[in-house]
Amino acid sequence: MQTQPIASHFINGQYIDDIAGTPIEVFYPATGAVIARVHAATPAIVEHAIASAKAAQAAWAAMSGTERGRILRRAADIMRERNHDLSVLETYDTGKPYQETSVADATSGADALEYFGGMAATLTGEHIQLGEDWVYTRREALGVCVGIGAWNYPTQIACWKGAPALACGNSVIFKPSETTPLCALKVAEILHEAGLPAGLYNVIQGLGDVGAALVTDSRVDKVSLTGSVPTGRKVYAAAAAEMKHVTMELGGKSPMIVFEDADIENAVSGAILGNFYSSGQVCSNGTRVFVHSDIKEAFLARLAERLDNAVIGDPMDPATSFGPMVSKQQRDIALSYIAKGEAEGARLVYGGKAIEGDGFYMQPCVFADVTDDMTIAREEIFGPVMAVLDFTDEADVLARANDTEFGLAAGVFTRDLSRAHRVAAGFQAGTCYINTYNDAPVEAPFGGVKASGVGRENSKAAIEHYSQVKSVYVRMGDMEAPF
Ligand SMILES: NC(=O)c1ccc[n+]([C@@H]2O[C@H](COP(=O)([O-])OP(=O)(O)OC[C@H]3O[C@@H](n4cnc5c(N)ncnc54)[C@H](O)[C@@H]3O)[C@@H](O)[C@H]2O)c1
Repeated sequence: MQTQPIASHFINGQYIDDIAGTPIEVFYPATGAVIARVHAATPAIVEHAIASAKAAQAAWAAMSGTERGRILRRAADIMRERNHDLSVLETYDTGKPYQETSVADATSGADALEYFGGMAATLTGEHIQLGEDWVYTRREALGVCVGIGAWNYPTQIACWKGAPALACGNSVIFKPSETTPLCALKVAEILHEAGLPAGLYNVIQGLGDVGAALVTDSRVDKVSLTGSVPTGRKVYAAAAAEMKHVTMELGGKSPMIVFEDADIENAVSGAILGNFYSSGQVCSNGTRVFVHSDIKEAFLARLAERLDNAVIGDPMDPATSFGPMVSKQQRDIALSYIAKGEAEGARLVYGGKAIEGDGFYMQPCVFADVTDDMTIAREEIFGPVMAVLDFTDEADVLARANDTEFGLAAGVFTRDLSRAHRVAAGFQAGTCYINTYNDAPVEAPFGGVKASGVGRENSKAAIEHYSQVKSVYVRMGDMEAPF
């Protein structure tokens, strides 16, 4: 597999580089080896991307939705045909096991391209009759949209932002995370192969300063960030200074409540999926697992048995179900939280050690007897560290579940249907689950409340965040004036 891209950036339909940019090394997390080198965008590259996106947008918006949608759907087909190669590249970029990337990354990106491609032709305004006068509305593009990505789902994030933006007639500049710069370039390549005119989907590399240069440019109309809450605060503030539209997909510390009547096997599956998929590097993970005291020991025992079945190893081996962390730095952060958990008195019941050797591997980790005030119950770790907390009372556990600055996701496991819906209604979270966890189909809105975000990705809701409505008042008779 060729992991070194043709060039660092993709602008105006072409690969391009500027070797004056700061070098960025790309590490394969499973070995620590350098597998590619790119350059951060220089001011000239940033200017080229913005000017290209600005120049191309009006003609794209003037095309019919059917024409725009056809290109997106063709891109979805190409992505599916190349799923194997794209998944291998995603595994090199992130370290996530091929077992995951082959079903959750390019496939999810293709779903977004197909869904919003299909929707493009349906985007219309409305007619409002007012006596003999009337108003019609036009759903219009915003203009140039900037997408800024996190490193955990590089292909998916590039598509979840690009597909609705393009469907609505916008142009896009996407800046991937500096940790995983490879996959978004492939998304750009495929879109252009599918017939996307030059300049409409551009990818430029760089760190926060490149993202900031995009956000503050007056020609940019919208910013969609997937990243941490501290970055979100900075980007939101910079965008607000010029009244730009924003979507903020930020971090979380989501609760999962397991009642005493829950199917323990399903609840354990939910806890595993919601804590250890992608080695715990998932924003919506349910890392505070509240388990009813009556079933706590049974839950912990079954969890440990199931964790023993995790296959930790070479991410390219289809049998591997738990890969390395994305970087040494991210592993060090997770390990430092584990040390804090032990120091603050939580009971380490499973794993939690770095795995010696090449790559950035660590064991999945479970803490029991965690209390609400402990650091591991309050801060986002973004690693494979599950905190199990006890409870006995529904109202009390709901209040504790909501006692956080975050509000991305929340889950409840119970056989009592009334309780399930009552608890889901009570959660302060944008994306909730009943007897399941972390599903993210393109048809459903995804996003957070409170500090976890603004706006929604996926579904019809995303259209509201990539378009604006213009009202046109039409008077049929004479106009009156007071003088
Ligand atoms: N809600 C979601 O959909 C979602 C999905 C995935 C990850 N996340 C969150 O992302 C975080 C992990 O990703 P990360 O470590 O890459 O996040 P991060 O906040 O460090 O970086 C995110 C992106 O923002 C860029 N950036 C940094 N400073 C910037 C600035 N001042 N202006 C513009 N851009 C800037 C980075 O270069 C990167 O591309 C976690 O908090 C996780 O929960 C959220």
